[in-house]
Amino acid sequence: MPIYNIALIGFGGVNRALAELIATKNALWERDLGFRLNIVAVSDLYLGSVISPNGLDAKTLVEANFAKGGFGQLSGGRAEADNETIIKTAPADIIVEATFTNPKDGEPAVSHCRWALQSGKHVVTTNKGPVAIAARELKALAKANGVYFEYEGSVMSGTPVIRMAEKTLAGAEVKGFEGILNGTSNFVLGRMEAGLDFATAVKEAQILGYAEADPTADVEGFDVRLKVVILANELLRASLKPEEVMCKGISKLSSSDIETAAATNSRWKLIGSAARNADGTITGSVSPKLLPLEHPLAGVNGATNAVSLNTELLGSVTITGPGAGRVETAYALLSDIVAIHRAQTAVATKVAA
Ligand SMILES: NC(=O)C1=CN([C@@H]2O[C@H](COP(=O)(O)OP(=O)(O)OC[C@H]3O[C@@H](n4cnc5c(N)ncnc54)[C@H](OP(=O)(O)O)[C@@H]3O)[C@@H](O)[C@H]2O)C=CC1
Ligand SMILES: N[C@@H](CCO)C(=O)O
Repeated sequence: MPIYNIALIGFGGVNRALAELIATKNALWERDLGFRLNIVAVSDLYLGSVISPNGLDAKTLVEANFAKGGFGQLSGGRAEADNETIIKTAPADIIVEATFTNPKDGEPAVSHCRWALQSGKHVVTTNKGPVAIAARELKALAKANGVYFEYEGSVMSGTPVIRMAEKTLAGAEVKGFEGILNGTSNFVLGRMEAGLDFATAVKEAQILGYAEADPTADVEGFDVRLKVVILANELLRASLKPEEVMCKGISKLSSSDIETAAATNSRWKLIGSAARNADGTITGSVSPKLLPLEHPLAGVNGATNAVSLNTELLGSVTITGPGAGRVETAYALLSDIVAIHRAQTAVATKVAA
């Protein structure tokens, strides 16, 4: 039974939730999925870094209330983050990248992924930066090094939109999509409908673990823009760059805009979309839209996301589910590891046959 050694880069909401799952569910995964996970290293800007080739106790990592630099107290630990050393030298099979998403150039996460793949380690990530900005390079690096680069959680958290579209809908010919792709802004709009002011609603989204480290990315639409780029490039075979996608967020919507919408049986939603034009080019956009209540996306509430794929052979197919949340996003990482495990098992079976 395989045991995958993993190194966690970033130990905030998502990777901490993954450690919690490891602490409680390894026996279940061994039975149902055919593998266990073992954390051999962690590196985090606030807590520091630690390498333990035999494995760290996941429960201790989660429950010990480490202060700043606290990993320095552990055997093999240092008070400072040491991402490069850990990624390149820790005895990990898989690097789990969950540091902050940088919507401008994807760094430092692009470098984290590059170092890992060049060192022959698989990468699983929920970080949208490397996927939106450097997917082509990173996929090529993964291929050249015989490893996998997986990123289901980069769009719609643990809701399997990328794998569903690519695997289950293979051949259906996606021509475009439109959807609610940011949990924070959808949550904020709902709370404003309930009478809360914008700033308080954003604070709530931060407490619930939905918002980006800098929530400007959520409310100004930059997060959705990265997701539109990822989906367009994955599902429509586009080569979009973030700066090519028109982007407007929800920060200019006032309480009175929200009230006026309600009075006319409609609702504001932040919509990300992309479509193939008649000349074959692809256009993406992010913008708040006033939807009538009967519109299929108008009833999607809270941190839930939904995306309608416009396909040639099936017409419209809508996928809905959690779009943010710590455990929900940790599940995306697990689903990526399951995909790697299954791909490796299939290769091993073929070689043995
Ligand atoms: N939360 C969610 O619902 C979802 C999150 N994501 C993505 O997953 C990633 C992680 O999200 P989440 O856990 O919520 O974010 P958090 O901000 O809670 O955690 C990120 C952690 O990474 C640390 N960090 C930041 N930069 C570095 C660095 N250079 N080296 C080492 N550690 C670093 C941060 O430290 P410090 O706090 O000191 O800066 C923090 O502890 C983000 O890219 C996010 O966009 C994707 C889907 C859903
Ligand atoms: N901040 C993002 C996290 C998921 O990518 C959101 O609210 O949707």
